[in-house]
Amino acid sequence: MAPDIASLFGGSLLLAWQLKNKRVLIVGGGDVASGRIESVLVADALITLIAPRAGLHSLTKSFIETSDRITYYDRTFAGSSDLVGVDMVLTAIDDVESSREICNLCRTLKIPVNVADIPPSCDFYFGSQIRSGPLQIMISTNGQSPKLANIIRRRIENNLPDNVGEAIEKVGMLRSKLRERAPGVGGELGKRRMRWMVDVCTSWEMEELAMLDDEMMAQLLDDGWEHNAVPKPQELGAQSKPTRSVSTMSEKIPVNFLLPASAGFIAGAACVAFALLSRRS
Ligand SMILES: C[C@@]1(CC(=O)O)C2=NC(=C\c3[nH]c(c(CCC(=O)O)c3CC(=O)O)Cc3[nH]c(c(CC(=O)O)c3CCC(=O)O)/C=C3\N/C(=C\2)[C@@H](CCC(=O)O)[C@]3(C)CC(=O)O)/[C@H]1CCC(=O)O
Ligand SMILES: NC(=O)c1ccc[n+]([C@@H]2O[C@H](COP(=O)([O-])OP(=O)(O)OC[C@H]3O[C@@H](n4cnc5c(N)ncnc54)[C@H](O)[C@@H]3O)[C@@H](O)[C@H]2O)c1
Repeated sequence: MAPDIASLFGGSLLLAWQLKNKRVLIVGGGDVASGRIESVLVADALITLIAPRAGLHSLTKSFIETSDRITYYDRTFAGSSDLVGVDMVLTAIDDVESSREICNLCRTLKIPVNVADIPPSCDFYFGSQIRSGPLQIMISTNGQSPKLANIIRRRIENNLPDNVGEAIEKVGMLRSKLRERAPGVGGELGKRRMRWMVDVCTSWEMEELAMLDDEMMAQLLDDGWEHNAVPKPQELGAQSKPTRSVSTMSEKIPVNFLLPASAGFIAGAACVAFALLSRRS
């Protein structure tokens, strides 16, 4: 169906921004900054954090102590020298004038910036997040009602299948195995590969996809892909298994999903878990 072109205005571009090993500057160390750290760590970025130690939230302190991806400076923002080599800036400070100054510097230097709570100083907004393995859902009300975004998130969470993340992970593995077996980009083979993956995803239930293991994947490729067919899970000997659940940022997310397995992790994780439980909802 053709899009209703007249309705194409007033929104924002929704993307999954790849931040791996990019440099993100976070200014401020309070409650909001601790949420920003969590959001950026999960994307494997390198964080520079600038905030006086006296104002650090307990969760921010735990992140600094636990993650080797954070470089911390115990001071206030110093000006454009702090922006050298930075790919993205997030400010969460209780000083509106400084926030606006940082935003202006970023705009001059063309660095994307988010200033918590000052929409005109944001090149992008944060949203309410749901994560389950590779599944990432962001609820955005485009600045209209953050609290409603939070409420809608809970409703969506309650309606997701338990094993949705596992199903996506397994399909991702199957897709890579298929690409190893039938490599190349585009052409007739590419079209056949895509059609077969669509058939697998539409003819198997989510719970069935979540149960795929290495052996079943190999058999599915042998009996299915090689013969241009999609066998039923029962034909591959599928049996039901226990399932995993959905997590949200700042609430149920396992800390080892956010932080690299580095020295000092376990001690820090206990503090982080405590602070996560005590954060605002
Ligand atoms: C989603 C979430 C993500 C996050 O920040 O991580 C987020 N705000 C959250 C919570 C929240 N923020 C506020 C309240 C109080 C209740 C209320 O006002 O609703 C609550 C609710 C609470 O605390 O429970 C106050 C507030 N926020 C902004 C303003 C300024 C203004 O509107 O002008 C004011 C008023 C200040 C004042 O009145 O003085 C602005 C923004 N907040 C955004 C994101 C962006 C738009 C997102 C969207 O529209 O979807 C945007 C534009 C910029 C940005 O910050 O990126 C997170 C929920 C996460 C979760 O729980 O899942
Ligand atoms: N978007 C949202 O969801 C949301 C929700 C609540 C509050 N806010 C807003 O976000 C901002 C931060 O909120 P908070 O609760 O984290 O505040 P907070 O007071 O807990 O933390 C502020 C932090 O900024 C640091 N700081 C102040 N000036 C600084 C400077 N010049 N350089 C470096 N660090 C500096 C302080 O030391 C402290 O660590 C406030 O403006 C608040 O209104 C946003």
